[in-house]
This record gives sequence, C-alpha cells and structure tokens, in this order.
Amino acid sequence: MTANKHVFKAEVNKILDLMIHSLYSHKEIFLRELISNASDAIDKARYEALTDASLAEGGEEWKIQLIVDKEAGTLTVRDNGIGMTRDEAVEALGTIAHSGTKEFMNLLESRKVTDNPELIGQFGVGFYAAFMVADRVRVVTRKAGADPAHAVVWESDADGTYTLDDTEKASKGTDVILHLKEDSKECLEEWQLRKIVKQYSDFIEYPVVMDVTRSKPDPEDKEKTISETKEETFNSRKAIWLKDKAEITAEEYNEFYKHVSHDFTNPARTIHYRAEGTTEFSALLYLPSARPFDIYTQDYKIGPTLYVRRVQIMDHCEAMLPPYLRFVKGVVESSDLPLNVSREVLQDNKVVTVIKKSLTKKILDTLADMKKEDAEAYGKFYGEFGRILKEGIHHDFERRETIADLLLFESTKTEAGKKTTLAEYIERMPEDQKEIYYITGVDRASTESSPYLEVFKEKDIEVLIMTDDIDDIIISGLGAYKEKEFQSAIKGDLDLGAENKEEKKKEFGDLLELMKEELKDQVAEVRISGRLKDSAVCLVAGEHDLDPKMVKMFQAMGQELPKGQRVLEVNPDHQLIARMKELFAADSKSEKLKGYVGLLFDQALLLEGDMPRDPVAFAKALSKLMAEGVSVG
Ligand SMILES: Nc1ncnc2c1ncn2[C@@H]1O[C@H](COP(=O)(O)OP(=O)(O)OP(=O)(O)O)[C@@H](O)[C@H]1O
Repeated sequence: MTANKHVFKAEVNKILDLMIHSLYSHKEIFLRELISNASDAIDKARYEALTDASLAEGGEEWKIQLIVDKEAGTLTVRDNGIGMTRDEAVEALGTIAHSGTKEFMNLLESRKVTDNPELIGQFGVGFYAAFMVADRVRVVTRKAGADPAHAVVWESDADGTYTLDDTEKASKGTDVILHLKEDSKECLEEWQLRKIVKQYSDFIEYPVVMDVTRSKPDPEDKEKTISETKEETFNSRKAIWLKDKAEITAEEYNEFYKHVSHDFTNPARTIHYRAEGTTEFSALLYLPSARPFDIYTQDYKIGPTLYVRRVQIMDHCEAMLPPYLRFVKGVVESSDLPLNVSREVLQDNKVVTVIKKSLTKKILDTLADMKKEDAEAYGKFYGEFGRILKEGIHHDFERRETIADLLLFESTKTEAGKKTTLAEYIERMPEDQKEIYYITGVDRASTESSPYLEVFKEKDIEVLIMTDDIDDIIISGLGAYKEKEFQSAIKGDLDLGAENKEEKKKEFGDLLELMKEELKDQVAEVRISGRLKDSAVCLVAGEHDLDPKMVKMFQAMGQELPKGQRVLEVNPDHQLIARMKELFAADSKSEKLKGYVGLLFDQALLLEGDMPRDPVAFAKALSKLMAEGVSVG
C-alpha cells in the first residue's frame, strides 16, 4: 500500500486544537504520556511473550529510549514493546475510542477550560499531547512477531489529516518522532529530559535510557579532553508498591497515582500495605479526590492493576474490588497467583477472594478513619463518591452496617450543604422519638418546602433530606440503623399530628367516602392526614411502595411497575375541607362538590411535582373558580 491521506475524526481535531492553543503551561507532560504508552506497550509484549516466546524476538532487554537529534530538531521516544498493525494505528491514532468524547468536549467548553490538563489526563488522550511540543509527529511502528517488511509509518502535522505508509522496521515496537516547535527546543537538552523523567516517570518499571555524551580529560594529553558517550538510565525503576513505606515521599506516591489513574489531581487518601500469611500480596491503593467524568458510563474500567511476580497481568482487575468501590485506583501484586491467570479464572479464585476481602476492609476502614479524623475532607470525598459507595448497602449485605456508618445526609436541621451521619441524627433524637424520619426529593429547596414536612416543622422534628436517585431503595433495603427503623415522610400513615384523629374520621367520614368514590380509579384510599398542617391535601405512597421519584425513574427507563397503593390524605383543619363538608351537608349530590374533589386531586399531583391529569381542564376549572371568587376590595 502507498501513502494514504486520512482525515481525523472531528473529536480528534477538537482535542488537537485544545492541545495546541490552550494547554501550554504544563507542556512537559507530553513526555510522561509517551513514556506511559511505551511502558504499556512493553507490558503487553512481555505478557504475550509468556505464552509465545517468539514475540520477544530474541529475548532482548525491554527498554524505552530517548533519542535526541539536535540538527534535525527531533526527539524520539522508542520502545521495543508490542507495536501496532496498520489497522491498529488507524484506530489508535486517528480516533478517540472513548464513548464519552462528546460529553467531555462539552464539559471542556462549559467550564471554559483553557489551561486544565487534569481533564485531558482523565480522558486519556495522552498520545495527542505530543502536539503540545511538536508541529509534526511521525510514528514508525511494527507489531511484535510481524515481518520486518510489514511496518507502518504514521505522520501528521495536526492540520486535520494524517498519512499512513508502509515501511520496513528491523526491530519490533514503536518510535514516536517529534519535530519540536521552536519554543520547545529545550526538550533536546539532556538535563531537561532527565528532570522530566525523574519528576513524572521515575517509577516506570522499564529503564528510560538516553545516550549521554560527556567530556573527560584525555589520559594521553592532560591539556585536551575527549568525549565519551554512554547509555544512562534516568529513572530509578523501583516498583513503588514493593518499597517500604518509610522510603516513599508523598510526592512519589502522588506521581504514581497520576500514572495509574490518568488523573492530574492528587488523591484524597493513599492506602499502602503488605499482607503476609497464607495469602501474600502488596497493595497500593488510592482514593481519588475528584470523580472521573466517565464513572457512570459503561466504558469505565474497575479495579486495580494486577501484577504477578513483577509482570503486569491486567490493567484493571475487576474481581479484586466490589463495584461500589469502583472509584478506587491502584496496584495489587501477588505471587500466589499463576502468571497465566485469566479473567474467568480470577472470578472464583480463592486467593482473589481473600485479597478482595482484605482490600474492601482496608478501604472501608480508611474511610471510617477519614470521617473521624478529618470531617471536612471526608465530606468532600463523600460529595464526589457517596452516591457510589452507598450502592454497597444494597449489594454487600455483610457490610451494610459498616457502610451505613459512612453515610451522610443533609437534614432539616443542618445548614444547606452541611451533612450529618445517621449516628449523629440518632444522638439528637428526643427520647420519645422512635423512628428515623427521612424524605426523598429532587433537591433540598423543593423538598424542604413540600407539604409532607408540615407536621415535622410544627413539632420541630428533624428529617433527613435524601436527594440521590437511589436513596429510597437504599433506605428501604437498610430498614433500620442501630435498631431504629426508618420512616419516610412521604409514605405510609403518620400519627404525628393526629390529635382527635378518631373523632375527625367520624366527623368527615361521609365526605371522605364521597371523595373516595369520585377518585376510585386514582387512589386506593382517602384518609385523614397525620402530617398536614397548612395544605389541604397531599398524596402519599403505601408503606412498602417506591417513592414517586423512583417510580418516574423506572418509567423513564421503560420499566413497567405494579401500580402502587396511592393514598389521598386530607387535612380536616383546613378551611377548604371545612367548607366542602358544609356543602356536602347541604347537598350531598352537589356537582360542584364533585368538581372540587377533582381539582383537589390535581393539586395534590402538582404538589408532588407531577402534572394535573388534564392540564387544560384543570386550568379552565381554576379560572372559573377564580372568576366566581374575584371581587374588588
Ligand atoms: N508506543 C506505543 N506502542 C503501541 N501502541 C501505542 C503506543 N502509543 C500509543 N499506542 C496506541 O494508541 C492508543 C492511544 O494512546 P493514548 O495515549 O492516546 O490513549 P490511551 O493510552 O489508550 O489512554 P490512556 O492514556 O487513558 O491509557 C493506545 O491505547 C495504544 O493502543
């Protein structure tokens, strides 16, 4: 095949544009990205060579080379890793595989990100970072095991296109050749490269080497100097997770986190330990400080990188962590697993089960400590990952109490934005309060002003405000905390405001019957309310039904749900209800009265955040009523 011009996918152009025009203050990160790719490529080759030794092509020493050509103004990053076929090069270097691209670009635009490499790193557009320092990039690559004549050369100057051509390459692997821009020529200097490698890639497992020329006195003529070129390794290469804690600085921990997570911000917490005994392993885990943009997408990869005897076996070993801890990043190394372990085998491997249990405990313990020792940091962390952590209540029966200890909620007694734990709530409960009250809703403001809280306000009872979509399921599943049951403010019968309830039931019995008859297709029951103080009516769900927010969520996902037992609650102390009772006494068959019942029901729907059944009819009836009532003065 001959040279072939290709057009970049639109999102690549956008990223390139961003790289070239907006992200310049941290441009040295390009090297870290290219070294990281080279190291990944060697990991793959090394792993594949375990089963097919010929792929090592002579068992050469794995390494990443930096080659400087000052005359040509180029810097080459060379690896002897897995390499790429022509198709792989098109796929990897012409598109962006992540399905969240569009959302990501929107995020960048909406945040007016002009100098924010954190986001780029998260997104894994590493290779394109080369264009921050180069105006032309040439990639020469050959797949391990392929014929030397079947290599390919990819080239682009970021003008929206790239070319692909066949070429020859004696050694397997990839050369990324950067034609440096005028203002990036310092990247040809040894000291500069050494500094960048040390700062960002010191822990890379493979040597990052460069030919360094030094002059030394000529032994034959002391007046003269001779130059000597030697290959020097710039990185210390220590597998940080195998080192002693005392030997590692906070910066080293942070840099390694950035390497494994592709995040550019420091982690919130680092967990580093070695387990000895029947199962031996080392773990270096991190709790990130910010939620990755793609954590809710299907593309999101779960689990730490798995090493077995210093060989990277897989990037993300999901069998090592429960899904509700999927935000945790890091590395686990065990010598108790076979090198050729597959994902399937890992799923029910005893060693993995032991490691998973230990990691889960360590992470939950760390969160508990963080909550105790640094409430502010924990609150911040919870804001990012609490929604995910609480899934554990549903999925991890054994640890649900431990996870419940970690939950935080706003309440009617906390300042906006401040959260409380369940234990603190219980501590504040007056002695005669038996249950933990909570209300679910979309946000605090609308939830707090809803009629469901009227009696709680009047009696000064604290109610937890839950605004995550899954809260209702989580709390129903949990049932109780420290032997105190949960009671929803919007579900079931409440007896808080029930003075003279029995009397009222009798007094309003006939009117309630009429309402029930009128609304028989809409509600299962009409009853005197134990929760209303200012509003005339509200709709409540049955004790064991899902709350309306959940019902809507399931319906939006196209799921049919069994019809819940909706109940219309009526406030007997409201003027309107008293007037309706009078009207009923005067004419129990009044058509007007029936109309009012319908209007009341629609109003209850509105209060719940729903639409009236027939908005046009509702508006008309309301206007009519207003016309009757509007008077001057
Ligand atoms: N030196 C290399 N050898 C082999 N393949 C490479 C090399 N550099 C890049 N690639 C291929 O190009 C792809 C894109 O690289 P890029 O750095 O843009 O993203 P990534 O590495 O996939 O994402 P992330 O940075 O999140 O890991 C890689 O996944 C890999 O398939």
